[in-house]
Amino acid sequence: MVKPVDQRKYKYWPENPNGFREILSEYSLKTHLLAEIILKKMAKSLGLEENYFINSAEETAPTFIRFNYYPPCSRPDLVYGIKPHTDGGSITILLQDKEVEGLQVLQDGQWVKVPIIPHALLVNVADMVEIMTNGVFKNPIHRVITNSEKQRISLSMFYVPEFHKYIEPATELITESTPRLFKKMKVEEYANLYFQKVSLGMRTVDSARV
Ligand SMILES: O=C(O)CCC(=O)C(=O)O
Ligand SMILES: [Fe+2]
Repeated sequence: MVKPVDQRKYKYWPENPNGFREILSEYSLKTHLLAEIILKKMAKSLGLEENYFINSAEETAPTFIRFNYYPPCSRPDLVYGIKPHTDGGSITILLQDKEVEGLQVLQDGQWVKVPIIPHALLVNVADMVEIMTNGVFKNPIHRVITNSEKQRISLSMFYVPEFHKYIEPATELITESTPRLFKKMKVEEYANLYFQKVSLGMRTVDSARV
């Protein structure tokens, strides 16, 4: 059984913590379904079988949801909200703060602000899709900067393949002109490597190259 939330610790939470939990599980379910719709379209756009990136219905792949809370920080010039990284799963669905910006994407060597579109969901390609598509879909490097006056909150849902599976570039995408870029790896092995590398500020996909 899930222990009820101690509201004294979370004075900013909605009055009804169960309602809050229900909203979160609904968000998790809906973004998971959305991720699957997008992943199916991505597979079809590459001429792959529709379910190429999808966990089978009988399997119970975990859905990873993370609340990111960035308190105001007096030295945004010195402190990141999240340092530059790529996401480790297949794709990420992100709900940004509807008022406070902070997310930036690295584009041609420049950090570009991601604009706020209230209530819009942002879809981010992550490492495992870059590997499975042999680099056709790229995982953007992104970071979050802090704000000296305002707090910021975001909610990330990471769609991740089952840990016991293996990922590798689809054979259909390996050709003479587009040779295999990544080796075959167990999802679990990749995930463990990801957490080691990301803490050192390194790109994990580089360790999966052939
Ligand atoms: O807070 C954000 O806007 C981005 C969060 C993020 O990059 C992540 O959770 O991996
Ligand atoms: Fe991220």
